[in-house]
Amino acid sequence: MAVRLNALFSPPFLSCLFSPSNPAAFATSMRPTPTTAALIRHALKTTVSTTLPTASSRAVPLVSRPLQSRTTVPRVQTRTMASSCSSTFSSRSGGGLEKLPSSPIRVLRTIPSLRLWRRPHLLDHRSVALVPTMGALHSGHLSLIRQAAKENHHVVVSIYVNPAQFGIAEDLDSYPKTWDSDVAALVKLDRELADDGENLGRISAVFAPTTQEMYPGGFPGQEVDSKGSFVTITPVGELLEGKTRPTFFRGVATVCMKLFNIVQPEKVYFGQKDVQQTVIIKRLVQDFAMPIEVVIGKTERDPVDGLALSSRNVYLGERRRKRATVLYDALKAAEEVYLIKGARRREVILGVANMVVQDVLREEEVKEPDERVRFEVDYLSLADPDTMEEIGVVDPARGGILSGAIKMLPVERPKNGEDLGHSRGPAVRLIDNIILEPELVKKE
Ligand SMILES: Nc1ncnc2c1ncn2[C@@H]1O[C@H](COP(=O)(O)OP(=O)(O)OP(=O)(O)O)[C@@H](O)[C@H]1O
Ligand SMILES: CC(C)(CO)[C@@H](O)C(=O)[O-]
Ligand code: BAL
Repeated sequence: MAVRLNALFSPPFLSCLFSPSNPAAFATSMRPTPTTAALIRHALKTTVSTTLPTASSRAVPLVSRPLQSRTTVPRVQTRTMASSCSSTFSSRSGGGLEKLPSSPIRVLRTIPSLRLWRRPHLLDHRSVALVPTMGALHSGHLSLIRQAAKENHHVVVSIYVNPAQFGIAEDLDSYPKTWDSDVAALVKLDRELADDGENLGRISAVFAPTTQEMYPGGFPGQEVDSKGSFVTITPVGELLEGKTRPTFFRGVATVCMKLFNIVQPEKVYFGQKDVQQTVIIKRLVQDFAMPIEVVIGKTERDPVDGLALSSRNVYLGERRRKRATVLYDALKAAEEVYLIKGARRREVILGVANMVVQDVLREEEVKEPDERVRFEVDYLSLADPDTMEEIGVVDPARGGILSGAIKMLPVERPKNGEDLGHSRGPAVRLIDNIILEPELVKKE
């Protein structure tokens, strides 16, 4: 595995930012002892230089994209920690006590305000969890927050649509932004959490930064060859989702590294729905020695037909929504041959999934354009749970990950007044997965 980190923070500064696994030791280290004072003075003087990353080794996306559109001028920034920290404790800190309406939940929009909020919890040994989201909250997000509140004193929910993880031809501009209903959902959930004695904590803060705040050196751009400070986790980030979305995991790993550095959570919560993302985040935390536990929450599904909840489902509209379960149906059929028929070979397991998909494609093909649903299969995969590399046979001791992605194409000929979905129903990429659990190793 090759991991490329173009300088984010200098080591001395990192060591003062990350809480170690022993919070008491870290709390002590955060008191203004001569050692920490010296460290901070050193950090403020340290120059962070942003280097030119080499172009991605995989520059040929499967789907051709208009590379010339929205081209940003590559920038190389050199900043000193002193300059970024000097604004840290200025009026930009957003010291006001903005709260979500009728609730104790703080709204923090800047890094300094988050740090000011965070510090006493560190000193008081209160655990802080982070649930990163891009907003447009649904029950999948809420279940992660519930889980986080059970296990931690404070939950921070970040809401930030990170442009760096969207390809230039992807849906950044139309991505659903639903601040008011997100706020209502969080306030309602927080009241539930308060009434339920089972929880250690509640939602304490929403972190909702701007792009200027998250990319203080200037947003590096969304192109494959954008220059800037990026975290890349390869080869896993180049497989599957990374093949079709070559800048996706670079954007995710980079923004998560930033969020983790800003919030300094003890635990972070991610959904199983984005299984490759969970593998990337675990690698990020392990490879950069971050003292963070990664918790994976199960995929929440529509209770009726099992479609995985996803913010992008709002693009589907009624006609495509009915067919959107094809991927889950295919994966479930494949899981069944693994569990019930004991199949272990790739051709058998994925063969079944492929048959389900082909049947649906045939059914749709014969319909009229004002009735039918068109979709393309991006991939169906059977992969190793740690590396996401394709496997030929499932090792029962390790299990595997069945996953897939389909692209629901726009409705060909809409009926009069047909509900086409958010933004008039552009192409929507849906992903899903099922874990093939390892068999329990029999004891003698
Ligand atoms: N159905 C779900 N069940 C559990 N967790 C989920 C579900 N959907 C998303 N999550 C998790 O919520 C977190 C935030 O995801 P995000 O805000 O991108 O929502 P999303 O529904 O995955 O959006 P998108 O449609 O853009 O993929 C991620 O960790 C993601 O895996
Ligand atoms: C983790 C994440 C919030 C980073 O922007 C995003 O990829 C998501 O919502 O899954
Ligand atoms: N849930 C993953 C975020 C994305 O697709 O951009």
